[in-house]
Amino acid sequence: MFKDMAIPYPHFENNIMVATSNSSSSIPPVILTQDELKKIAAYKAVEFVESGMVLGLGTGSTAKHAVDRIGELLRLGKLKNIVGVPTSKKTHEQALSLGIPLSDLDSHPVLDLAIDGADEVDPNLNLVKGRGGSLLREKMVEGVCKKFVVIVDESKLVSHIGASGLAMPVEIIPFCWKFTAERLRMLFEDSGCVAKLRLGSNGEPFVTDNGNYIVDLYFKKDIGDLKAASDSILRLAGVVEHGMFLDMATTVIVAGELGVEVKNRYYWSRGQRNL
Ligand SMILES: O=C(CO)[C@H](O)[C@H](O)COP(=O)(O)O
Repeated sequence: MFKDMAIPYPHFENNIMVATSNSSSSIPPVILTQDELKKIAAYKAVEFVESGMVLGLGTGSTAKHAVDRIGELLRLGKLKNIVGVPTSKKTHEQALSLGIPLSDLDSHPVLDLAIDGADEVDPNLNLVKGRGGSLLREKMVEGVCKKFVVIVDESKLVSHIGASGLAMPVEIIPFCWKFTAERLRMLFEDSGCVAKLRLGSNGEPFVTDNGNYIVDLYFKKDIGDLKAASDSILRLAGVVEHGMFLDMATTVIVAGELGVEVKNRYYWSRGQRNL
C-alpha cells in the first residue's frame, strides 16, 4: 500500500477515522471524518493535473474537493491554461465561481484527464456511479478522457458491484417510467432486484440535468456478468444509460485506514483505450 499520510495507526469507528499515536510518539489522537478522507483523495488526484490540460470535472462531494483544489491552484498561478469540462450543472456552477475556464465535448472531444468520485469500486476497478444523479454526463465525459482518476474513501470499496446494498442507478426517459422500471426489475429477478423511482426532497420524481428520471436498482444477490448486465439494460428502449462504469477507471485513489492507496489499471499501457 502507498502510504501518504503522517498519521500513525488509524482505524475506523462509526465511519470516522481515528488515528492514535503509538507508545513511542507524543502525537495526540487525530480523528478524520469521511469528508476529510474524501478531501485527501481529491487533493492526491489533483497532483496528476498539469498546466495546459483539458480536464473532466466530476460531480459529488468528493469531486467538489478536487474542483475546489484546481480552482485554488489556478488562482495561485501554480496551474495555468486549464480547461474544464463539467459533468453536471452543479459542477458547472462551482467551476464558474472558481474562475476555471470551461468548455464542452463539442469543442474538446478528447480530454487529458478526468477526476470524479464513485459510489462503489470493485476489485477490478469497475464502478457504480450516479447516486448524485449525474451518471449520463459523467459517462460521456469520462469515457473520452485519456486518464480517469477515481477518488473515494475506503467505505466505497466492495467485493462485487451491488454489494453495498445501495442503489445502482439507471437513467430513463419519463415516458411510461413504470413500464421501464418493471422491465429493469425483471431483467434481474434472479438477483432479487427491487426497482425504485428516485424521488427528490419534494416527493416528486428526481429530474436529471437532461430532463430524465432515475430508477434505482437494489440487488439481493450478485448480478454476475457485468458486461452482460450492462448490455441487457442498454437494450431496453426507454433506458438512457446506467451507472455501471466498466473498464473505465485508469486509477483509483482510496483514502482510508492506513493512508492513501493508488490503484492503477494496467491495460492502459497496452493502448486499449484508443483515444
Ligand atoms: O456519481 C456521482 C454523481 O452522479 C458521484 O461521483 C458519486 O455519487 C459519489 O458521490 P460522493 O463523492 O458525494 O460520495
